[in-house]
Amino acid sequence: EIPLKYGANRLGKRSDAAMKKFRDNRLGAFIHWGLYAIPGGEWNGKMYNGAAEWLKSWAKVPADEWLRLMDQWNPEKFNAKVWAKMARKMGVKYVKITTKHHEGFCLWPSKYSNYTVAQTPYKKDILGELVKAYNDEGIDVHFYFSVMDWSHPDYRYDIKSKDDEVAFARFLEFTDNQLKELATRYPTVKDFWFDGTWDASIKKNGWWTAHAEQMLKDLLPGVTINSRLRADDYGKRHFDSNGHLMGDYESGYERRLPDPVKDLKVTRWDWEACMTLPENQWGYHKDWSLSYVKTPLEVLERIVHAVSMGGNMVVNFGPQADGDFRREEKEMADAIGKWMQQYGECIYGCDYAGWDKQPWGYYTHKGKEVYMIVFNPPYSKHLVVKTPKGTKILKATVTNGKEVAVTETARNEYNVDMPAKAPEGPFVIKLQIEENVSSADKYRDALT
Ligand SMILES: C[C@@H]1N[C@@H](C(=O)NCc2ccccc2)[C@H](O)[C@@H]1O
Repeated sequence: EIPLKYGANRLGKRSDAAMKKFRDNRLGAFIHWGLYAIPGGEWNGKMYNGAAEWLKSWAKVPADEWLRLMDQWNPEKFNAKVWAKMARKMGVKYVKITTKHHEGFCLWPSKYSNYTVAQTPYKKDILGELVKAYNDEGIDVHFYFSVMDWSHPDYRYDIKSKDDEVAFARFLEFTDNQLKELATRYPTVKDFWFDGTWDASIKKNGWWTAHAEQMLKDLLPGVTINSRLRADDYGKRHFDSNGHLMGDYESGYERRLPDPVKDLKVTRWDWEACMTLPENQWGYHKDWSLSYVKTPLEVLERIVHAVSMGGNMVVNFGPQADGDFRREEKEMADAIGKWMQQYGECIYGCDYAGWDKQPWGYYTHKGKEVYMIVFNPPYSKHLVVKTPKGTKILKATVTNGKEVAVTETARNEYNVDMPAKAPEGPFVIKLQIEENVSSADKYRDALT
């Protein structure tokens, strides 16, 4: 292995209680809320179809002009308690909030910046209100933090001169100050999800990324940090030059998921995916007709797919400038919540089952049970299940407790019957299993 000063601090998954809670939570929500919600993808009468939170970039708006949007920041419909109730009804166990996105506007009254809620007509500490409201509903709060900051004169995309070096050193100190401020003002925060860390300037300062992780862990024992923050001695990101995951969980699955057959390597580490409802809108965009918007069923399948491969899924919401949510997002939260209410036991605290993927859907695993989440019921009315060597299925029950027949069809192969009255949408069959069963079987492999 290559000796590294700023590579992975640990091999393998974290096994402490805080990481177990992160993992067992499984389903989270993202909140992308900032000045970008005001223009909602439109600038000077022109609609841009790129990500709305990047509008400053698409429309080439100078920072001082963009930040004047602060004069209009006054979300009169904002009610943190209403947001927290919506999250609880959706069945999310944690919410990741954009404390500061690339634009540099802070949802908390940072004393290190003039671009914060304190300098807007709203004045109050939005982040503080949200942390309290979510925590009061038993929901963990995670902080999204963009290192890249378009409002700060010392930010650099690359380090090409001594001047760049001096300016960027000031910028990293500013960033440290904001991170310490967030960790001390909001000590119930459970995770920092770093973004905007892909530029050469960060890759050339791998030391700082290791320092930032350690600084937060010293301030908040148990806090989790995403892999996207980290760059090693050679600028390698997420995984160091020896191929070891840095940070506590892999965070590269943004608007994409690992293949359930070809990418089983991801089950070796913790990971968290995040997704948008349109093809690529995190912040509020006024025109969602510009790209395909996923249905609740398509969102649900992504949630189950992630958990079936030992990952978390974070579903994004981009609140309106007035502090209310658009109809599509309220309906999504409601639909997912209804399903989680009935079938959440196959998600919360569940992990990769290690069984061969079948066309009818996904497996998750918890304790002595394996869950079958059926998305594609077969014409045969039998769900084919292949168990690992030495594993037998003892019983199969649908969520309402009714048993369905299980017929052994070959060595480690079974037909699990579809319930007589197949539920309307995706449903769950719970399998009671027995492992490490050694029995001479009656099957004989063909001679070919
Ligand atoms: C979680 C997402 N990551 C941020 C991001 O910059 N992603 C890369 C990207 C680059 C260009 C256009 C859209 C997205 C997006 O703005 C979201 O915050």
